[in-house]
Amino acid sequence: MLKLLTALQTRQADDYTIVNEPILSSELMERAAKAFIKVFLDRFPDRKKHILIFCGKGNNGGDGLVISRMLFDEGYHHVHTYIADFSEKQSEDYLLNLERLQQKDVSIFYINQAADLEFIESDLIIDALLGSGLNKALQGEWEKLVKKINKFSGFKISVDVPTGLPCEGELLSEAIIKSDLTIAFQRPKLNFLLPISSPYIKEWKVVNIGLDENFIQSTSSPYFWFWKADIQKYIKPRQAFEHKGLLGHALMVAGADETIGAALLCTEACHRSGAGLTTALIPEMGLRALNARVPEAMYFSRNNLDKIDWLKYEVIGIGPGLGVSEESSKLLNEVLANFKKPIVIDADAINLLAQNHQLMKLIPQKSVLTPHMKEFDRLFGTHDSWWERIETALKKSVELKVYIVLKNRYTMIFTPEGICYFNSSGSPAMASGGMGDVLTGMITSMIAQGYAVEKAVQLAVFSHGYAGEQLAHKMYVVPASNLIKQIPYILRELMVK
Ligand SMILES: NC(=O)C1=CN([C@@H]2O[C@H](COP(=O)(O)OP(=O)(O)OC[C@H]3O[C@@H](n4cnc5c(N)ncnc54)[C@H](O)[C@@H]3O)[C@@H](O)[C@H]2O)[C@@H](O)CC1
Ligand SMILES: [K+]
Repeated sequence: MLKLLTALQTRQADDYTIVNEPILSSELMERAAKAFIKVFLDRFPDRKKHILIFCGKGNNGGDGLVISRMLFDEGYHHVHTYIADFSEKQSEDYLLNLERLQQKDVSIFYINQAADLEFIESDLIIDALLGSGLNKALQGEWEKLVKKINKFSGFKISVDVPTGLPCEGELLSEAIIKSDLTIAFQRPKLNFLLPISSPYIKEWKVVNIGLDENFIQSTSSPYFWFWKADIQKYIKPRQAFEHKGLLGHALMVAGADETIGAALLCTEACHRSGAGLTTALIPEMGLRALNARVPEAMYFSRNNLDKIDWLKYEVIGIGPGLGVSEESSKLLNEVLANFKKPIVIDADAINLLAQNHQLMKLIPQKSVLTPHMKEFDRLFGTHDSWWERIETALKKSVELKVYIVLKNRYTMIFTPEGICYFNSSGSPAMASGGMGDVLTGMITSMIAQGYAVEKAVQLAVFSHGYAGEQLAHKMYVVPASNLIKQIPYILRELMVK
């Protein structure tokens, strides 16, 4: 798990590394620029490219000047370096690297006001104006310059963070460089992971600049990033003599007459993710479809609810396609009144909770709520921004002692311990109906199989996104049904590699 940091914490990690490695700050800058250049050379090997580099006079600008020098040394000789000369303030490492650059045969121009800058054709534009030192909205000449650069046609690459984008927290204004590629140092910035950054970040990449990882681990942050290697540490191979009775029995409570499809998707996903047994409590009219689509699943009739043995099940998944009718509401009430192990609560079950907040008290500890943004707001009230939503989710997951899976491009998992994990896998090609139903089935299945709830949620969320990512290499859009078919293969791949 990678701990994610705020801008202030990153600066502290910089300072700590400088003192304790020890390394001169100018050498750390050299190392950062080298890491940037490595990615650059890989992506843009053509030495004939025309490149503009825009630098500020702080350390982000210092990086830009080192990059300019390194590009020259690498044989890029169509590089023009521009310095935004809007204030007297300048950092020591900026100054040092300006002197070093002046010794090369590189053209350096000063911009005193944005209006002086004429439109220049170029292939690539490197943005090293401002980085993590941003402390207010861009105004005056800064704002004009950024808006002007955004109109330039070259491919824009931001150093560390697009100029004007705060590393975390709300946007300060819309005067932000719209970068095509951002190469960030050591960690992705928290805002890269939220939709607010989408007009400014098309693609990002992180490069290691050797900040002290032990120091980073010791800083206190609720935010983590998890990826393949983290999941692979705890995905369990099937054991000799293991049988379906040992791999959990999941009950899926889903579907209404018009939305039987959702019930089939979550039931099939649960089965294909490895639950020993899966029973579907769905409307009777869906029985034939269930038998045709998932013959391995069992059926329990809603008419026999009074005879159900709740103790038979390790976990219940409830909500996909359930509707918000009187009958659905009764079902949710029954489940909450009788089932004391974790429940995975999705879609209409969340909408029903939003209509009757009293029911929240009955949710068993370590249950999982899987809202998308709109369901989240229905349940916890409207929010004006993602940062407000994150604050609520951190609070509510602790208060209710549940996991909240807030679905997004980088799905967030909030835990009862007050942690927020960002999932790294996924693809925009997955944005289609039924994907959430599949995820609910997968989470339910992992809990049924005996994974601790936190691991079950991480495993399901990651492999769901990973399967989508793999299919997106071959498919324009990834339909939920195709993803379901992929699950056992993906789990196997994660297990062995
Ligand atoms: N030793 C370090 O701290 C390292 C820093 N690095 C680079 O340094 C950057 C951070 O550098 P700095 O802290 O010098 O800050 P920046 O270079 O981001 O900004 C420079 C200065 O601009 C001013 N400023 C902030 N917001 C402004 C606004 N809206 N309008 C006008 N002026 C504004 C502030 O006084 C700020 O210190 C990182 O993003 C990274 O690129 C890297 O070289 C790695 C090592
Ligand atoms: K920048």
